[in-house]
Amino acid sequence: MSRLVVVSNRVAVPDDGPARAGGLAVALREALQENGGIWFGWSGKTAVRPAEEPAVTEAPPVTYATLDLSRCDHQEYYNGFANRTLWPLFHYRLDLADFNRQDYTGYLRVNTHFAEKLQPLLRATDDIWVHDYHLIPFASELRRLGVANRIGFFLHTPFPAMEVFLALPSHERLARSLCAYDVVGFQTMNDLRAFQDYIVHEQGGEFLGDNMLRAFGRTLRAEVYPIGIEVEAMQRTAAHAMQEPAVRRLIKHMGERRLMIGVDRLDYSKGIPERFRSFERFLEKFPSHQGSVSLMQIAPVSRGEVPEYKAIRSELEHLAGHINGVYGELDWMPIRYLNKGFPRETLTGFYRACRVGVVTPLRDGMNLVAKEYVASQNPHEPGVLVLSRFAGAARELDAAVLVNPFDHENVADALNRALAMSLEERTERWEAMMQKVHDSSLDKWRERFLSVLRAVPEGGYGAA
Ligand SMILES: O=P(O)(O)OC[C@H]1O[C@H](O[C@H]2O[C@H](CO)[C@@H](O)[C@H](O)[C@H]2O)[C@H](O)[C@@H](O)[C@@H]1O
Ligand SMILES: O=c1ccn([C@@H]2O[C@H](COP(=O)(O)OP(=O)(O)O)[C@@H](O)[C@H]2O)c(=O)[nH]1
Repeated sequence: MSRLVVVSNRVAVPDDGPARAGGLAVALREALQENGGIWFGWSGKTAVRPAEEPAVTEAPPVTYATLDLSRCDHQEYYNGFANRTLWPLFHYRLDLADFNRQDYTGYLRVNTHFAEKLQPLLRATDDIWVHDYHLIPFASELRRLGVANRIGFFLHTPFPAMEVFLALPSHERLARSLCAYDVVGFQTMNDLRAFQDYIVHEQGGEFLGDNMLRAFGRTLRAEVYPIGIEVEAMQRTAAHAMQEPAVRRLIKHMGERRLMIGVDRLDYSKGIPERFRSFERFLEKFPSHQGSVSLMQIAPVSRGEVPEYKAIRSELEHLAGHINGVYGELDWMPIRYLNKGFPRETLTGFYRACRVGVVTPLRDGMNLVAKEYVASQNPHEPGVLVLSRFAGAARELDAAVLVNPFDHENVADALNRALAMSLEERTERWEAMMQKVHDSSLDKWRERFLSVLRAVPEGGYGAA
């Protein structure tokens, strides 16, 4: 079978240690190990004068090849166009999107540079799998260099409704770039429909049926591949994680009290301020829970150089301080807000120890935390997942208590309902969700995508 080449902004180089070896990294590494291959992308580092050639780590049969970014490239490509233009736009935050032409130029420059550095490493028979919004123009850059290989793309974020995408000054160029791939994968039907809508109604493309599209002189397959987690591994870890020192400390501290848990990168798309306000409303509306229920929010800092991320950090510090000041007692704090990350092994224990998982993003591509919370539960005493209808995960986990995160009253009621839920109902919902989590495990996601990519005829689906 042909070799696989994975291209992503972040690369999980083995030497970087276990902290990075998350589910996605493990799944991609396994795919690379099957037939050998290359994992190519940013090193995660900036340098004053970055080396011209990629740094290569050999871990046979996998080669890791990474490039440093200059400060300017990092600013314009990663902090700028990827995370101040595309990220807010794709998460329906037009109010936060910054349409800076210089950042856009930097984004294209890095994509061109990366493509030029990968091209000499490629063989004619390699299958190439590119990931996420940082690298949308990557295939068109490779095509420009004469690369005719099969190239697939998976978008981990939502794809926005046509009217929102149209606000992007470079929408046409990016859409054209997406059509340079042979297979484009989305998390949900919603995302796929939005893309098809744009291609057909704005670009005069043609829907050929069977998920095939023709646009910009090319034919491609665009489909839904919901990403998942390593279910069995997570279940095993969760059962043992209750003995982890951090988890034991938490359980000891809780005593008879009950905990709700939120775990998110510190990102405005995750709806954490709205969650805190909903929790405040819950305490106000159901005062019997005061003194006996707390919300533990784990929120490691993310993209900390981007101004909007700095702003949300101070907003949350203020809110948590306010709620704890108003409702807190000498021996009870309503919100435990931790600005640090934990290894996934510890998180599984936290998930299992917490009666309610609160996953309320305003918009999210998938949200793996929702699936991890479900998989970590004790089958004999499962907790309840309160899930935003705007997370991709809600499409599959419709047995969760679904909420509108903008509606504090709705979320407050849902939290109360989750605490009062009978064991019978909790078990019924949990079993239904576990079935879905199994159906879209990380292995299945990867195998589905790669089998479709590998079935693309040599030379692609043909020109229009
Ligand atoms: O690389 P960072 O800037 O530190 O950000 C971390 C990742 O965040 C985003 O994750 C998305 O992918 C998840 C898995 O498919 C999905 O569940 C979630 O809804 C998405 O937000 C981003 O898309 C990744 O590229 C980042 O590496
Ligand atoms: O302290 C933390 C917080 C989060 N995560 C992991 O980070 C991932 C977050 O993925 P998700 O899809 O929920 O959101 P993203 O951050 O990718 O937007 C999940 O696998 C979490 O277990 C972690 O390992 N430690």
